Amino acid sequence: MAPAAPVEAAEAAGLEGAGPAVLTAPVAGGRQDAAMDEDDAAVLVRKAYKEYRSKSLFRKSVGNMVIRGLDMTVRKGTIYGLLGASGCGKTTILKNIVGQDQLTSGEVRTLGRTPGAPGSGVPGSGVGYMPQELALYIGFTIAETFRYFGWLTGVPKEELAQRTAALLKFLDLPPAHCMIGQLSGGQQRRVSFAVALLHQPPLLILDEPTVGVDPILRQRIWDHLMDITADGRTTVIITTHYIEEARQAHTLGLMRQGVLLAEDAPGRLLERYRCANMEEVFLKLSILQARTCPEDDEDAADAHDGNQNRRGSSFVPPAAAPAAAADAERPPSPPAPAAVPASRTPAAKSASSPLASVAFTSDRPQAAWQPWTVNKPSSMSNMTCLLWKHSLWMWRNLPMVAFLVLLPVVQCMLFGMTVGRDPKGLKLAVANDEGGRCPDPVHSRVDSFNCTSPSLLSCRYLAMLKDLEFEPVLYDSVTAAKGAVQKGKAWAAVHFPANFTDSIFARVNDGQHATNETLIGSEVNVWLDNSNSYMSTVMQSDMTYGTIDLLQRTLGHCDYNPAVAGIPVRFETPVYGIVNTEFLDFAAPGCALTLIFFMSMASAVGAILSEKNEGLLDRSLVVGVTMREVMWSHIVIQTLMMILQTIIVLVGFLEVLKIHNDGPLGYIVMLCVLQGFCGMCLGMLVSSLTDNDQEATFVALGSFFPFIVLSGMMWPIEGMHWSLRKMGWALPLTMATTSLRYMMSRGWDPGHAEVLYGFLSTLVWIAIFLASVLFVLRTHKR
Ligand SMILES: Nc1ncnc2c1ncn2[C@@H]1O[C@H](COP(=O)(O)OP(=O)(O)OP(=O)(O)O)[C@@H](O)[C@H]1O
Repeated sequence: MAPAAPVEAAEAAGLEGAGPAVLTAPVAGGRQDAAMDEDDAAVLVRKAYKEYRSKSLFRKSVGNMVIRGLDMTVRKGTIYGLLGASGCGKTTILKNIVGQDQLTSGEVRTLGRTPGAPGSGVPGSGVGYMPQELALYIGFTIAETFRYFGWLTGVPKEELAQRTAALLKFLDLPPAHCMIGQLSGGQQRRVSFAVALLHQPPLLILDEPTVGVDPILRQRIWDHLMDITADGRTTVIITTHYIEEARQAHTLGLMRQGVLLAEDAPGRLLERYRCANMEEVFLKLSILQARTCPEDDEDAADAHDGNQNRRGSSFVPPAAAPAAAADAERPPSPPAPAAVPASRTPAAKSASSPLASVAFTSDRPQAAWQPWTVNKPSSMSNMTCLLWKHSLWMWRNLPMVAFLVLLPVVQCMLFGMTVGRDPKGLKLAVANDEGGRCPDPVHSRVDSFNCTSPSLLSCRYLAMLKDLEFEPVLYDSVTAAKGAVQKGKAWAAVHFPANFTDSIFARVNDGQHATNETLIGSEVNVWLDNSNSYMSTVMQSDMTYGTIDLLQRTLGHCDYNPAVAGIPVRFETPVYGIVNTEFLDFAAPGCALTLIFFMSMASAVGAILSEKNEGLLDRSLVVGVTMREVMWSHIVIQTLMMILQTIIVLVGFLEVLKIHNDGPLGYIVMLCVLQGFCGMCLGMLVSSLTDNDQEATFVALGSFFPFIVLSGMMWPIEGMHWSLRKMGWALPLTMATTSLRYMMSRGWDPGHAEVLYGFLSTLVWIAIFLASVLFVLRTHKR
């Protein structure tokens, strides 16, 4: 069946009062005011479509068409009320008008130019935007908030105090030294409104400014809006859920499901649709839209067919109807000024435009539009302002900043006290068949050894184990000692044969003639609990080298050649490093760089995301700050912070933990700072690709462990599976870790290729991250 003609549809819907005006009103795709000169429009939207598509790393990209072919015309020097139920796309279209977002297709012209075009003043001082959310930093005072936005919009310093005082009085706000966070919700929204007014922009965009505002103050706000539009200085676009207060606007745009149902003066809308109030007008238009495009929605038809009481449920009824009352009391409007050309009057349009019945008009007078000049502060001024804001933010969050600065101290201490030290106090179950319990170990030392009547070597061995910080516990038999290991009471069972001391001397004296019995009798038997490889390695190493040392000292004491007890390998003075090098020396360079890299990354992500989440970032962008300025200002502050953290980490490692270092300190500091910068750039990239802390945490967690294990910090990269080795070298931390290790342990400088590569790879990664950030900022607009 062919779709019903609009007139039939209207009649079928019971729209007796709709008349021919409704019949010609487009219900989708809005209308074009063809006759209107573009110069008369402060804002023009044509054939606008907007589809939201998630660009988050972690969300499936599902399209949501929010604006569907919307046309909108806002005449200069007027108040334009944009009305519509929650979710119909009002905020979305406003964001496109202020240049905060970009349409999927269609055109927006704000103050005669495309938002964002050079010299357009939008985003910038051409527009005052009050978003729906607070978008102010709650840790600032009202005065600091005004100073911040006044600075960015070029309000002269000498005028700022005067304007601040006037706005506080006008909006009934508490004193300027009050913190935003300590104000009530309504007061906070009024501060937000004041911020939009502060620089007296030619275009004011207010997203529900009167929510939670006292009726009297609400009327004062409307009066003020009428004042500033009356002299033609300012154009206002306002959204509100209080449908009746919107009658005070010159023009109303009734929006539903991403399109404008009608756009006209409130009085004319009421007259045309023969309705008593705007809610009825809206309902009629909604029903018509639902009938004409039933696939779009059935809500309106349901509302009409069913319960009439549900009418306009998305709007708040006019509580005390202050607006209507005020309207009635207001003196009659003065005649329209001559500045509105006759050709653009409603009557003229009726004759010329096929859309005449809904053509742009106003039943309020408009004054001549005042030209304005773009007042754009320099980039340097913006940067200074942002740096001032970041510093103030840090000052207000001093405990958190102190935590970030002191965190490296704690981490260094933790690292030094937990990693790389040999385990102490390991219990050994000892069965000594040589002589039962030994005397006090002090008397069993080698220097008190009597070679003519040797005391028991096994007792000296036990004393040696105590010196190595083992805890020998004597058991009556080998079986009992092994049983202790099986029960987890000891890490090893140690057995000394009955004639251990004699057998040792016989083994040395008999040399090649020593019997098997002598050889076996001179051996200490050890049964290890090998369930912990590191413990086993420590025990094997300590007992082997401890035995050699004990025997060499014993034999030397008794005029034997101590070398007889040695093994035929001599480790000379090391070419690089120290004799008793520890795991700590190996792990420290990688650990220091990892700390610096990830702390810088975390600080950058935290700073940018907190600004993003508070909405302050978007608001700063609307008043003309560029994302590059924001990024660079963060880079400056974060770099200072990172240098401080780097110094703390290096002092902790080199001076407190006394990690061995033979390297050139200047290059070491330079590499650490570059790594911190690299981490910061990665943090910027992560915060520009993610929307919230949760996503950023996933990225940080996801990258942390692979970076650590693949960078060779924990284990030599040469020991990795071959397939991962190449990938490991390609990561930002790997070459830098090797480079720092060579500098510290070998004393090399960047004249050695292995050290130079660490610097070069870090610089390459910085360039990659920065380029990616700039690319994302350019292309990743929502
Ligand atoms: N960044 C975004 N990504 C995806 N969808 C979005 C985004 N912003 C808004 N939307 C969706 O677009 C639709 C219109 O949202 P919008 O905020 O423009 O509505 P609105 O008319 O201003 O509503 P309200 O009066 O409640 O503020 C909603 O369905 C919303 O979920």
